[in-house]
Amino acid sequence: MAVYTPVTATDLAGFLTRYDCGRATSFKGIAEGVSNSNFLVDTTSGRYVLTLYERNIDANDLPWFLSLMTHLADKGLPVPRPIADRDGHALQTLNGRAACLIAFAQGVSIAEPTPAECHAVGAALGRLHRATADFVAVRANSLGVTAWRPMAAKCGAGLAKIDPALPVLVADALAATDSWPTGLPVGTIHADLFPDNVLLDHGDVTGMIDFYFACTDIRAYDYVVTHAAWCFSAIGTVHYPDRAAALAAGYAETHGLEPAEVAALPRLGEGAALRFVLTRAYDWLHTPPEALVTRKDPMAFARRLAWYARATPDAVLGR
Ligand SMILES: Nc1ncnc2c1ncn2[C@@H]1O[C@H](COP(=O)(O)OP(=O)(O)OP(=O)(O)O)[C@@H](O)[C@H]1O
Ligand SMILES: N[C@@H](CCO)C(=O)O
Repeated sequence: MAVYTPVTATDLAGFLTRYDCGRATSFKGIAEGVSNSNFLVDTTSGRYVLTLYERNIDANDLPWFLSLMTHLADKGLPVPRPIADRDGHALQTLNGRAACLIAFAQGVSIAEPTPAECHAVGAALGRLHRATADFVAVRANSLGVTAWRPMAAKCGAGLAKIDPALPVLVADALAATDSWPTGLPVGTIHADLFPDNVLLDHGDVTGMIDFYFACTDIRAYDYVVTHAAWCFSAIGTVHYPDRAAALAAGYAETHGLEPAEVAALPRLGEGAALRFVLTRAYDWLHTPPEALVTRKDPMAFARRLAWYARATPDAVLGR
C-alpha cells in the first residue's frame, strides 16, 4: 500500500505538460513504501517516479530535501534527480498534495545483504558524506537525540504492551544519552540508509533513495544507522562481523572515521537503535491492526540496542 492520493491518467497528462519529458505511455501505483504516494511513470522520453507527499512530511522541509538530492545527483552520486519543470521548479502541487517527478533509478533492494553489498553501501555512504561537504544548508534532525525522551513519553505505558522488557531497555538507553558524544564532525546525513532505501544492480549501488529523514547531524551517527540496518539479521538476534568489516572497509575507501568517531560508535549505535525502537513503537501503537500497512517490529531494534550497549568500537567495525 502506498497510494493514498489517487491520480488519474487525465491528471497525469495535465501534470506532464509542465515538463519537457514527453507524454505518458504507462502509469501505475507502486506498492512499496508507507509514507508517500508513489507512481511509476513511463513517458516517450524515459521512466520516472511521481511522488505525492502525504501529511506526515513537513512541506516546509521539501525544498531542502529536493535541493540535497539535486546536489548529490549533480555530483554524480547514484541519487535520482528531482526533475525541474520548464520554469526550473522541481517542487509541484498535484491533487492537493506537494509533488515531485523524480528520475527512475535501476536496481533492486536487497533483504539479506552479502558482505560485498555492505562494502558497496559503505563506499556509497562515504561518497555521500564527501559530496555534502559543500552543501551548506542546514536541517535539524527532528528525530535526533533531543526528540527521544518526548517520543518515549508519547509511547508511555504502550511500551510494556509491546514487550514487558521494553520500558527498562528504553529508560536505560535514554539515561545513556546523558553522555551523548559532543564535538564529533557534523554534516549532512541520510539518517535512514536501510536496505529498502538502496537499489543495487550486479553489486553496484545504483540508487540511494528516500532522503526524507536527511538532516544535519553527527556524521558517524549516519555510519552507525547504516551499520544497524545492514549488519544484523532482520530480527536483530545475530550481528554479522563479516558484513560489519565490509561496511567499514567500503566507508574507509571513500571517507573514513576519525579515532574519536570510532570510540563513539557503541554509544551512537545505542542512540540509532533507540530512534528506530521509538518510531516503530509509536507506529505499532498507533496503526490500527486493520490498516493495510505492515507494522515494523520495534523489538528487532530493541535487540540491536542491547547489542550496542555491550559492544566495543572494534565489534561495531567487525574486528
Ligand atoms: N527514484 C526511484 N527509482 C526507482 N524506484 C524508486 C524510486 N523512488 C522510489 N522507488 C520505489 O518506490 C518504493 C517506495 O519509495 P520510498 O521508500 O521512497 O517510499 P516512501 O513511502 O516515501 O518511504 P517509506 O516507506 O520508507 O516511508 C521504493 O521501495 C522503490 O521500490
Ligand atoms: N527505516 C525505518 C523507517 C523509517 O523511519 C525503519 O525500518 O524503522
